[in-house]
Formats: sequence, C-alpha cells, structure tokens
Amino acid sequence: MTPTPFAQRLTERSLTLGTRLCLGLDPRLDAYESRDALRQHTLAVLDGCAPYAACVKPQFAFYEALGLWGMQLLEDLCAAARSLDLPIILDGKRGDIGSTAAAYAQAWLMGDHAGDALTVNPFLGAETLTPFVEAAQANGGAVFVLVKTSNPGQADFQGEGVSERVAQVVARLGQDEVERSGSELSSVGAVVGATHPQELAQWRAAMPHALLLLPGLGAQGAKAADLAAAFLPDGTGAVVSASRGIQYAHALDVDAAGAAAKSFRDELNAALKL
Ligand SMILES: O=C(O)c1cc(=O)[nH]c(=O)n1[C@@H]1O[C@H](COP(=O)(O)O)[C@@H](O)[C@H]1O
Repeated sequence: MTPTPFAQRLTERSLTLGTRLCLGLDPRLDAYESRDALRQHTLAVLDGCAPYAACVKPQFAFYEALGLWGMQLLEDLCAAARSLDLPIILDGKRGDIGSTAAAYAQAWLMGDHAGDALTVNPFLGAETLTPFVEAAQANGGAVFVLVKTSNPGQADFQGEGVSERVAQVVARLGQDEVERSGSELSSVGAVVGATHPQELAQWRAAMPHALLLLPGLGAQGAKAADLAAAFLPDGTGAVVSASRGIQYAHALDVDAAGAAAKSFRDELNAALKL
C-alpha cells in the first residue's frame, strides 16, 4: 500500500485540530534536577501539548548531548508521538556527500529509527539532496531543506544569493511529484525563519508547492501576527515552530506549557483570520 504523503497527513491534522503550530521539544539537562525529571517532563509536555500541535519537532542535538540514554529518550518520544498521531519532523540538519547522505536518509527516513520528516542542509550541493528526497518520496515522508535560517548570522553566507538558489532547487525537486500526483504540496519542504516576516511572501512565491517550516516563534522574537504571508491562501502549507517558548514556560510547569502552546495556536489562527 502506498503510504499517505507527509504533507497530506500534516495538513489533515492541521485542519482537523485547527492548528498551525509545530511543537519543538529540545530538553536541556541544565534546566532539570535530574535526567529522570527531564524525561518525565519532556514526555508530559508532548502529551499536554499534542491537542494544540500539528506536528512535533525534536532537535537531535539535545538528545545526542545526553548520550545513548538521550537517543533512547528520542526513540521513546517518537513512539509516544506516533501513538498520539503526531507527524514527526526530526531536526537533524543532515547533509554530506551523496553516499553519506544516502546513509543518513536510510537512518532517519527509512530505518527502524526513522521519523516522518527530516531537516536537511543543502550546503554540499543540490545533488546531495537527492538521496533524502528519494527516501522521503518512497516512504511517504518529507524533507525540509534549510533555505533561510532564523539566526542573525545567516546573512554571512545565505545573504549572498544562496537562499534564492536553494529555493529554486527546492521548487525544482518537488515539481515532478506535484505534476505526477496532482497534490498541492510536495515532499520537499523548506525551512524559512519566522524571524524574517518581511521576506515570507517572497519565499512562499518562490516555492509554491513546498511545505514551509518556520522556526523562531517565541524565544527568538518572531510574532505569530506577522507570519500570514508564509501560508497558502487557504491557510495551509506552513507550520510555525516554538521550542523554548513552550517547554520552559513558567518554570517547567506542564500546564503552563500546554497554555503556551494553546496561546501560540490561537495567535497563529488569529493571524490567518481562522
Ligand atoms: O530547522 C530548524 O528547526 C531551525 C532552523 C532555523 O533556521 N532556526 C532554528 O531555530 N531552528 C530550530 O528550531 C528550534 C528553535 O527553538 P526555540 O528558539 O527554542 O523556539 C531549535 O531546535 C533550532 O535548532
């Protein structure tokens, strides 16, 4: 049976629950009294925030920093997300020469530890994205290619026309698939920082069939009210992520995390007049 494409699953959940929020889960050991407290709280935040989230995005670094124990937590978190029907974007920002990219794709988009989608770094060239895209397309997954990152220093390299070039590649890589399937969104998505509100219309137009992942809400200063231009006219086609602004709301109180997620959800819906 052909798997349901990631973009379709995400869009269906987003419309059913009425949310464009991506729940980031980036647990830092220094915020907790013990590893057990970190584990318990992270899983509880997932549970408490799931009703407000279109998808979940754990960033690998925080789990890798905890060693094998952390990678087990990531695996358990993904299992819990699956049982909640939450599409999983693994934020690994992987990228390497083609043969190594194929191994990354095997690990994170196809293997036993795969998520539904993976963030990928295009710095090594368009051809190195192919193994990721093929793995995603074969498995009903997705990739989110870094196009314009949220951090101030992105301008050093990305400001030199690089983001525009990458956006062209994203649009091209998804084109055949949308022509073949007739669906509006391809499995080749893009990361565009929510911290660049004045550029969102430009990136939306440059990649009309790409699902956009917009990090930067909350802790990095982006405001939901400024983000409507990233979405398609029907209010789909993008998700906005917040990690610290949810997980660390009010001194690790799980109810406060849920309230923060709900409030981000409502602000995004208000921006889209939904
Ligand atoms: O790919 C990402 O998710 C990402 C891209 C980007 O341009 N900027 C960015 O902040 N991120 C990730 O999004 C999350 C942002 O976290 P908060 O600033 O705590 O909401 C982190 O996991 C970052 O690694």
